[in-house]
Amino acid sequence: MELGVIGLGRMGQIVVDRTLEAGHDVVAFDLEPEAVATAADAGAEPADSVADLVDRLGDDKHIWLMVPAGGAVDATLEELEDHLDEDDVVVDGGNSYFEDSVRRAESTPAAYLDCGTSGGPAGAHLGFSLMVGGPEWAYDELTPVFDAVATGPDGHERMGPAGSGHYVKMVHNGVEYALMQTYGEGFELLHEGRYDLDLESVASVWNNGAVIRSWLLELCEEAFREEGTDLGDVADRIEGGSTGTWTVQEGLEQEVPLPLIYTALGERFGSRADDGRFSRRLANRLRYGFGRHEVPRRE
Ligand SMILES: NC(=O)C1=CN([C@@H]2O[C@H](COP(=O)(O)OP(=O)(O)OC[C@H]3O[C@@H](n4cnc5c(N)ncnc54)[C@H](O)[C@@H]3O)[C@@H](O)[C@H]2O)C=CC1
Ligand SMILES: O=C(CO)[C@H](O)[C@H](O)COP(=O)(O)O
Repeated sequence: MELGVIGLGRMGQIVVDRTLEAGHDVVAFDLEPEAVATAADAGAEPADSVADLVDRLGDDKHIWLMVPAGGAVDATLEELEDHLDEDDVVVDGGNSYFEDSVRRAESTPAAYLDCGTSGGPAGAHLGFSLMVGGPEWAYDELTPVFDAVATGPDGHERMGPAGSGHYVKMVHNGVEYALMQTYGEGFELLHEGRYDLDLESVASVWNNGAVIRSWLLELCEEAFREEGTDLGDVADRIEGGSTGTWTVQEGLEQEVPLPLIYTALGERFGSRADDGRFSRRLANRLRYGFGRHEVPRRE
């Protein structure tokens, strides 16, 4: 199969690498020439514009967008519009708002798959978990690519119609916020509490058979190992927040109470006003662990 990939940052380059490794062909474009050169080094055919990428793809084009959510997706779709027809398939693998995906599915001439992607750059070697919304025939057609980018055939699933993939990913991120918050609170109590504990050891022993073992807890262990049990100079400031905000808004709209996710979101906003909370400093460092997001450091 031949795949066009637009957006070759932390996540897009992994889509390129895994698709190539599975024996498919890739044509790659990014606004940054250096990113295109990296993809070309990995074996992709480089393109110097969206139009050039489309020209290099054959009939029945398959194109994966991995650009930042929002304006970049609309701008790319606008450039693609005149080159697409109903036999083509566009996948948006970014963290787009699900209602934007419904709108885009209606206005894009090609079949449109909204694909929630979880696993982050740190999970590249395992493959991602992919939550896909959109027409069934397009999902079936792209299955060889999903098999390659995901952990394998079990790592992707069609959730339902347009928007459902990004809807499920939005809720996933809300859960992610709450889990980070609760690990943060537990470790904050251990850090401030009665015993002089080595938190890397605590995380390690919990990761070996405990009820609360998880990948996020492994990333806690990594954070304590790399930053020290007091998290060194990791700042009390958590960036991000859009996907959690959408989750809370949807909870309000559906009248489904989400007190933990709301609190975790509130902690993020609160972290930007003052300095000193241990739980927020851990969440800050964990976002590097799974997403390779920049870690704001204390002065
Ligand atoms: N980093 C993470 O842990 C995860 C990120 N995502 C989502 O995946 C998407 C990409 O994220 P990252 O790779 O982390 O971002 P990134 O910032 O590392 O890469 C984005 C790339 O897109 C390129 N780009 C921007 N606008 C473009 C345009 N109009 N045309 C072509 N290229 C363009 C940039 O030059 C950059 O190379 C985002 O929607 C993000 O929310 C999803 C799951 C996990
Ligand atoms: O989707 C992700 C992980 O699953 C990305 O890392 C995302 O950036 C996390 O959300 P936020 O930026 O709001 O922390």
